[in-house]
Amino acid sequence: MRSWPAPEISSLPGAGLPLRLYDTAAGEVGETSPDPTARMYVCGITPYDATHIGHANTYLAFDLVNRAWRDAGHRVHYTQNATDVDDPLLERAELTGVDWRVLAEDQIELFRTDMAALRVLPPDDYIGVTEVVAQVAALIGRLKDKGATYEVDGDVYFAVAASPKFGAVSGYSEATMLALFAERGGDPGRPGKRHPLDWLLWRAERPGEPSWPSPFGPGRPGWHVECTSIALSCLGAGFDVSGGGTDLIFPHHEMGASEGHVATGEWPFAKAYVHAGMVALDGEKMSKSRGNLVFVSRLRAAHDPMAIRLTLLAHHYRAGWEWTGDQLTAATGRLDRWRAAAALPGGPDGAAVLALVRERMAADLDAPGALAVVDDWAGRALAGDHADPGAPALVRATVDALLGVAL
Ligand SMILES: Nc1ncnc2c1ncn2[C@@H]1O[C@H](COS(=O)(=O)NC(=O)[C@@H](N)CS)[C@@H](O)[C@H]1O
Ligand SMILES: [Zn+2]
Repeated sequence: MRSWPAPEISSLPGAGLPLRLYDTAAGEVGETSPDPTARMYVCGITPYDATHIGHANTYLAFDLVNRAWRDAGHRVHYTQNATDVDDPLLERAELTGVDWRVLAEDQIELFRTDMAALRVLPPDDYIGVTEVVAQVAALIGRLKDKGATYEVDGDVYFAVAASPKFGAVSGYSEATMLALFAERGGDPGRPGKRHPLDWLLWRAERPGEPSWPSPFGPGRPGWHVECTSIALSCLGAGFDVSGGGTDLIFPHHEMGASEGHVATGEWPFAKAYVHAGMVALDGEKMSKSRGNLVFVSRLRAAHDPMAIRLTLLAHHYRAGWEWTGDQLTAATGRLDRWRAAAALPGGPDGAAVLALVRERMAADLDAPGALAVVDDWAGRALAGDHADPGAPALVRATVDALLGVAL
């Protein structure tokens, strides 16, 4: 699938510091040490109810990773999927009387438009599951050849007992796993399974459901294996970052890592598992199932997308937080102040701003800290400190390249 147009990235003098990120599997911040081309897989949307602020918060986090790696001198190979066939999508299509393919296409186009407006750098590979079903089936075949699968009434399951590393990503207890698995699309109680945590790799065709041919009969892929297959085919095992919101830690990223490990024999599947915090509204996680959604496209009708971006940047990417309209008002004020300061004939030392913003972003993406650095510079510039005539241009370039905000 087509991704979206890439925004320009201002060039900056010098280079950024090695990026440090919190790795869920390690339970601590560690230094990413990518090759000259860093490799990142970020789970894409299930295309309905796009693009809500929760989605945007997560994709912005990995946009900051992308920008920090580029500033540190790396190229970035960025892969993202779209789960354009899956139970919740089919249910929504049924509910709204829209053909599921049309719903997916419309929502993916809205997502592209929102991402471009927020100046999120596009992935190099933007792949819909329906484009790669045969490839996914081939991966399931590899898992079958390794003896890691079995069938229940025609559906193909991954046997959790076949994965020596299961649990290494989340570190959750079995009780937590069982609860989250049931909540997030799993079927722990299905009769005929060997273990409650065994998960679906291939769902045999049901009447009225889309299906594709496969060596195990007509049907469609399970959720986790689609991402494993696309990450392996585009990036290869041992890629640098597997990204998503914290609700993907388990079962999605845990089970995907087990599939990748058993299929390739290599560990880790991803060197770091990086997760963005949940955005809430009225005390509840913003989610499709709850319907408490604030949409980027609606906000864009009345607000500068850069103010929306700054609202998100004001929170640390790992912090869960609550969306309130006054935050957007505050961000609009910040954007106006930054733009006024960047339009002045000079300001306080610009090189210091670049160095401090680089240091903040390399420290597990401390965007709030970076915003404070620019706030301080803008405040002093607007108060009449115009010592460095080159500062406004350098600050503008810094804010663009590292924070993605166009002044
Ligand atoms: N309220 C929220 N706050 C932060 N991130 C969220 C929120 N809701 C969803 N996300 C993140 O947005 C991304 C897309 O979510 S999604 O549309 O439900 N799609 C999926 O999770 C799958 N298609 C991944 S393969 C995921 O990384 C998810 O963790
Ligand atoms: Zn995924």
